[in-house]
Amino acid sequence: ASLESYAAQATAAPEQTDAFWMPFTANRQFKKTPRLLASAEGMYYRSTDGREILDGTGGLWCVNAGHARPRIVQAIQQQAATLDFAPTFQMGHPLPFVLAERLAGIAPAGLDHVFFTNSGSESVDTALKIALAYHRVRGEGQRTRLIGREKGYHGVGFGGIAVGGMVNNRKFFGPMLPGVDHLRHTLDLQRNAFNRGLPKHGVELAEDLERLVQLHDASTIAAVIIEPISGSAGVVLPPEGYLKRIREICDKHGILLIFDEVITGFGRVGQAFAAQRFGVTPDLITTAKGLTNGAVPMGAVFASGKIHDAFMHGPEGAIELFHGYTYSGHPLACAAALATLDTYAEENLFQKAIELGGYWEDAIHALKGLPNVIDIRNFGLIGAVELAARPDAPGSRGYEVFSRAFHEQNLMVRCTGDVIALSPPLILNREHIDRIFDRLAATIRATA
Ligand SMILES: Cc1ncc(COP(=O)(O)O)c(CNc2cccc(C(=O)O)c2)c1O
Repeated sequence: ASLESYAAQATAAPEQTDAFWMPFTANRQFKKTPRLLASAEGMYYRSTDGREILDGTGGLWCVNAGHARPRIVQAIQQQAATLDFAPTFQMGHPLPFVLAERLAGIAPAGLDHVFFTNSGSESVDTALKIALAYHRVRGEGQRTRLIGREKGYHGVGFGGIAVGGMVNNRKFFGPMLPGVDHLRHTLDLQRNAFNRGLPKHGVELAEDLERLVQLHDASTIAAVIIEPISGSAGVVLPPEGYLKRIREICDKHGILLIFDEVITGFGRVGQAFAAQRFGVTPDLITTAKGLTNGAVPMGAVFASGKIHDAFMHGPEGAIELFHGYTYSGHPLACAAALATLDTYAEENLFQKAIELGGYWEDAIHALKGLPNVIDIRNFGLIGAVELAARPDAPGSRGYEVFSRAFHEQNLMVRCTGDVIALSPPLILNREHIDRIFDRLAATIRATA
């Protein structure tokens, strides 16, 4: 029989099974008002009920080049038919070597080595393990403490939730990793509400790191992990000077700095990485999402020569790092990533957040004064509109705007609590920006 697409084989209302346990979803509520996407192209999804949905979130912060780009599609198709899978444990195939070189070429200076994973969570766990092992191979194995931040999101691995700071991602899962501390977050609606771009207030919060050093002694601290801009907690921006100060304190005490750029990487803030936009170079960068335009799962950890070379000693026959995944450097993911990087380069998409950042800023801040809007935050092509929580049901207003936007305004946004977050594909133009915010404003007005 002709290979009818599996999607075409789906029964009506496929979501009505309990077989698929949906991630980070209110499964029962979803089944009552399902939201199913059938196809996608460019800036738009098409829902299974035939509506054209404007994608205000790049899927989940990952489709930076827009949907179904031919070069990426063809790369995946050809690769699947040529070399579907090959191991990279004591075996290899050319693509991860080619891709790692390409990635080193766009990374901040010195971050020349790439370890491949399959997701942001795996990239975070990989970076944390590399940091711990780095100190051990250098004879400072007593540096075992990891430091994260309140409101930090570093995926859902045990390492990521231990350094993370989102209570619901932690409280269900027991004691997690020992020896983890947290800096205060930098969200400040009192002093920075409706601020355009980076907040003016809060640089002093970086001194929390110095306090933790005084408490634990630098000799026990391995690394600090920070999202230059955190998306998942509702878009928390770094106050001016904050990242630079964190870097200074890390340097002073020999603590490794990890930037978690799963969201900010690959053009989201107007450069390949936020590290370059903010002029602060970490020792490790974790990435995923935009690396393959979301088309095939892949993550990558960028490591400095100092870190990589610290492992490359001892007998040549010894495995230097006992870590890795079956799919590290997977052929399809590599092909998708190479085609994605070509697309970013050919269309100069990393510049877009610079070119359109001002227009985007004016457009999102025009929502000030709408009912229940208590803050608006933006940087690059990231945006957040914070809504006042309903006293009896925090998060319900945000969910209602998210749901109504999809069902009534044909607009896809993200909601995290009562924050509406936006991170559109970088191929958008001014007309798309107008459409996003016209539809969002109408939704907010229609939501009590
Ligand atoms: C900074 C950061 N680190 C790690 C992860 C985990 O990546 P994986 O999911 O690929 O394991 C993320 C992912 N961030 C993420 C994922 C899904 C939804 C949202 C949202 O804010 O709505 C954010 C992230 O934003």
